[in-house]
Amino acid sequence: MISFEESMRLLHSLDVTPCGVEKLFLTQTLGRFLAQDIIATTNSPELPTAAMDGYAVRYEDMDKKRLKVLADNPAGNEVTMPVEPGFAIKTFTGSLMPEGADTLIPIENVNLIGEEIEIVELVKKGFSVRPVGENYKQGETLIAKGSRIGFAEIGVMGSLNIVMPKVYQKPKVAVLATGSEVLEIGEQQTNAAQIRSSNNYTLEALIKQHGGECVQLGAVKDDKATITQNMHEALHSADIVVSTGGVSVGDYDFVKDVVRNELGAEVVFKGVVIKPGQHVMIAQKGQKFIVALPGFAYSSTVTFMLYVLPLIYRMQGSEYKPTMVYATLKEPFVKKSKKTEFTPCRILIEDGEFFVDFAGNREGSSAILTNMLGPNRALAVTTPQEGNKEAGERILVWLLS
Ligand SMILES: Nc1nc2c(c(=O)[nH]1)N[C@H]1C(S)=C(S)[C@@H](COP(=O)(O)OP(=O)(O)OC[C@H]3O[C@@H](n4cnc5c(N)ncnc54)[C@H](O)[C@@H]3O)O[C@H]1N2
Ligand code: MOO
Repeated sequence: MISFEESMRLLHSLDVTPCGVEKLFLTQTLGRFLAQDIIATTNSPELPTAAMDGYAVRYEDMDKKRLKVLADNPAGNEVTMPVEPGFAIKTFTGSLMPEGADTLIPIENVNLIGEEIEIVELVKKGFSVRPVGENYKQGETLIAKGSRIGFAEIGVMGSLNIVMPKVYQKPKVAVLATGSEVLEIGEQQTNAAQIRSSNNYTLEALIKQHGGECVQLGAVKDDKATITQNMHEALHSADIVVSTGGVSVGDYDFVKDVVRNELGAEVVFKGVVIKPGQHVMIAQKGQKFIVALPGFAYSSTVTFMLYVLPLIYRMQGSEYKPTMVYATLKEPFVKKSKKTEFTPCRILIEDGEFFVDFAGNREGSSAILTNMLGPNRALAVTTPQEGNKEAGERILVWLLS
């Protein structure tokens, strides 16, 4: 078994080929990863622009107290008339500032008397004028290649008239649950030893949540030939093949042998000093990866996040960066092993500080997935050297939401 740090080092040293690139209509790119830098082709705004409704004036005319209003300058209007000394042009939020004017006096600061304004409250030079390039300057890289596209990225690309951004194609991740006791949803139960699968559904959800496309293979029995055939076919249709179950030491744990001996894959590592998930195995075949996760529901979920998410992100030209914070324990923490441990917990924010407790946690085996239900879920991460901790001590926490 290797240490957690060594497993991460090996994972990050893998040569991961990014997926191909495609162009999609702007709003279809939500959640995808950019395959191009987004560079401002113009200044924004391109010309000085009014930020309020009011009167465009020359600052040096402010002391004249009364100015004649020359014209109206609504937004969208290409203003041609300049503001001459002693005059004002009525100008609205979003209108270009007329030539000659450098300051905008808001409507609230003047009295309109016939065709003149009387300035009742002075403003500073340049007031309410958005300068050229206030938003961004021509040539600036606004969004880097590899960024995940969210609402702000969509809006900024819209403002740049980018109709079809280039994004990475979704990595295809095949999911296969193994276990003769495992039933898929909807499948008829025929004996009491059977259990419903959760793993392949949890993993499909995680794949989709992180930008991948799931090739759902369902559940298969602990049969070497069936597992071999499924994994073999999955290697043709997917970039990453993920299995659950069959990696520990039982007589029917065939997955590890299939990966090693039947698929002809090169094992990167098998076994890590972590809890849960110590039997996890990663192998590579050409540019494809096989990640064999333990069967327990909590183990397969945590190990998927640790070892598969980084591959999914790298295939989309990005990097998986878990959000880690230090939080203060509200209650004692009991270290269960001399491994790197991932303990489900709840994060609380009180007066701007992070706290953590284990409220509602069920105690038991790595089969318990319900400890990850609900909002504010997180994982406390402790090293093999760390022991029990008292309430009030700090602990490293991986935020999941
Ligand atoms: N003698 C030993 N026994 C076990 C060891 C060990 O080192 N020596 N390790 C334990 C640990 S730790 C883990 S983790 C598991 C991992 O075993 P496998 O990956 O071979 O998984 P299975 O035995 O196939 O299943 C484990 C457990 O999970 C349930 N399961 C399986 N598939 C699903 C699914 N799709 N959805 C929900 N639950 C699933 C299965 O019924 C088993 O209860 O081995 C320990 N044993
Ligand atoms: O290594 Mo297992 O996943 O702890 O229960």
